[in-house]
Amino acid sequence: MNYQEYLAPVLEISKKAGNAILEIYQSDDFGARIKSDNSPLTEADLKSHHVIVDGLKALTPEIPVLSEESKGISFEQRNQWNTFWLVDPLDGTKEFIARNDEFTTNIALVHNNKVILGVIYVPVLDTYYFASKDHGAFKQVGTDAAEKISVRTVPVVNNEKHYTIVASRRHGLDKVQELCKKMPHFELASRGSSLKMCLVAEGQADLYPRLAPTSEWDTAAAQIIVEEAGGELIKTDFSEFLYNTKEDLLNPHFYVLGDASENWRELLS
Ligand SMILES: Nc1ncnc2c1ncn2[C@@H]1O[C@H](COP(=O)(O)O)[C@@H](OP(=O)(O)O)[C@H]1O
Ligand SMILES: [Mg+2]
Repeated sequence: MNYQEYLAPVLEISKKAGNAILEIYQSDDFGARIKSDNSPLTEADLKSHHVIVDGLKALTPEIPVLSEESKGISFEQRNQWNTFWLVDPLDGTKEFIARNDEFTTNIALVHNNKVILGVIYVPVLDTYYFASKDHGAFKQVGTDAAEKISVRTVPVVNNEKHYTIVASRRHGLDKVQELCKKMPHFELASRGSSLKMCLVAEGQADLYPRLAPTSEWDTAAAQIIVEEAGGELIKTDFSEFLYNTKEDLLNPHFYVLGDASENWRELLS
C-alpha cells in the first residue's frame, strides 16, 4: 500500500469538509440558532462527516471508514479490518459552540492497530498539520509551501527548565494542575480539540497530559503527527498506545511528550 499517495487527496477532502463547517459557523444566524437548539453543530458535524466519508470512499473504495458519526460498528466486524480510516469530522464541538475557533477535522489511516497517516485541518486558520509514517510531519497554511515541523527541547532559563504544558479547556484540569506541581517552572496553556497535540508537534508546547476520557478518533491523526515530529503519544504507564483493539472505542489516559531527550518517566511517575 503506497499510502503516501493518499496525503494530497486527503488534504483536499479536509479542506472541503472545513469549508462546509465554516459555511455554517460563519452564517448570520449562527448565534441565535446555537442559543436555541445547537442545530448548527449537528449540521456542521454531519456535513463534514458526509464530505469526508464520500471523499474517502471515492479515494479508496476498499478501505472501510469509521467516523465518530458512524461509530456503531461492532468489534466483531472492526476486528476484521487490518486497515481503515478513522475520522473525527468536527473535533472540539464545545469550542465550536463557544465560537472560539479551536476546532479541527481529523482524518487518520490505521494499519495493524497503529496510525500510519494523519491529517488535521484547522478551518478558521486554513491550516493543515499532516504526517505519514517515516516521512516527517508538516504544517501548511493555505496554499503556502508545507513546512517541516518538529518538537522542541525544553527551554532552559538560568539553568532551570521551563515547561509549557497544554491542556483541555474543559476536561481533567484539576489532575493536570496536580501534575504540574512536579515541575519547578511551568506555564499552562489551554486549547480545545487536537490543536493541543499540534502545539507539541510544532514545538510550541512540551507536554500535553490527557487525564480525562477521549475516543480513538480524537487522537489518531495527531498521534502520527506528533511521532513524526519527534515526540510520543503514550499511555500514562508509558506503554504503547494502540487502536481498534477492543469493543469500546475509548482511549486510556495518555501523555503527549515533546523533547525525546527529556526524562519524562522520572518527571511524571
Ligand atoms: N466522557 C467522555 N467520553 C469520551 N470522550 C470524551 C468525554 N468527554 C470528552 N470527550 C472527548 O474529548 C474531546 C474534547 O476534548 P477537549 O476538551 O480537549 O477539546 C471531545 O471531542 P469532540 O469535540 O469531537 O466531541 C470528546 O471526544
Ligand atoms: Mg473529538
